[in-house]
Amino acid sequence: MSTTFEKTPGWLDWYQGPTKPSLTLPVGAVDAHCHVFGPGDEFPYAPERKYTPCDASKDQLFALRDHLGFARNVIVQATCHGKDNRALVDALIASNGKARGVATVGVNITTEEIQALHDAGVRGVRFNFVKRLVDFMPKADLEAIAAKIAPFGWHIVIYFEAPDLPELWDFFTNLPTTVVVDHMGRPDVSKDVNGEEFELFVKLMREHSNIWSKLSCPERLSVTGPKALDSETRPYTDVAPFARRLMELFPERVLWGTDWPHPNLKDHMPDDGLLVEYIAQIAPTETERQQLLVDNPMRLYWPEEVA
Ligand SMILES: O=C(O)c1cc(C(=O)O)oc(=O)c1
Repeated sequence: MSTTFEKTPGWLDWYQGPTKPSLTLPVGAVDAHCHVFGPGDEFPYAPERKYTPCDASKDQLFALRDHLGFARNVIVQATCHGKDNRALVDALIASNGKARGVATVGVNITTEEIQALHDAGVRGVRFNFVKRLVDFMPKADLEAIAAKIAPFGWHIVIYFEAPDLPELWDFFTNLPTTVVVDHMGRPDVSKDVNGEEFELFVKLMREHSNIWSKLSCPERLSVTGPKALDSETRPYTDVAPFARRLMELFPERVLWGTDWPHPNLKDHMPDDGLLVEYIAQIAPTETERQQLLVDNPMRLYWPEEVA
């Protein structure tokens, strides 16, 4: 563990010894949203970070991948590393082609630097609009970044909270690439799945065929639980209808990821094995799981392998 950095008070470390899921994942399944943290001694956390995590190394991520039955990872740059993508790039290279990445970059990034990230396996950039995680970049800078990465065939991952969607709508819908929304745009799941708030998100996807969504993070969104702990077989039943609705409406534009090592959870740390069981609630058929876990992420991250 890092000696240089002290974790944010109240930090919850990732779950040790996750159960082996009883749900068998399709061959070639991709965990399309996970992170590495440091280790801080090797890859220091960014000075501008809003939290200091526990370490969560690439080897620990790869061990989890194998244990849960995934074949590949998409590693998303965590905000605690800012625009310093070294830990991400190190993990991508060490994965031997089994991981691709989403980076965070600044407006001054050069074509050569984008090419170097591409060669390491990066296929997208992340734009973050969650105030507790980042200081916002000006929209003009984000548009300039979008224009620079688009020729590489990259996509843009956006992270925001549902109340902010109306104000961000025009910006999102004018982006020139495929756009992937993190965690279903963070709906308030105590509201109606067919109500005004989530309807706006459904409209965003319905009207814009370049917009995809990750059906991830029930553990962040759940209000009622039950939690993925203590042998629970149907965790996060309040979140499932939201993910289920997107799976049914947009089967070719949804992704799923563990979100390991689950930054900033305050309430509980899920057993990742039980989190995998949750997939059966949102994608009950084998055909759906094939789309969610294999066909869709492969088309986005490993297109050269898709016939
Ligand atoms: O909700 C969060 O706290 C969170 C944070 C990060 C990050 O710090 O990158 O990534 C996520 O996917 C979710």
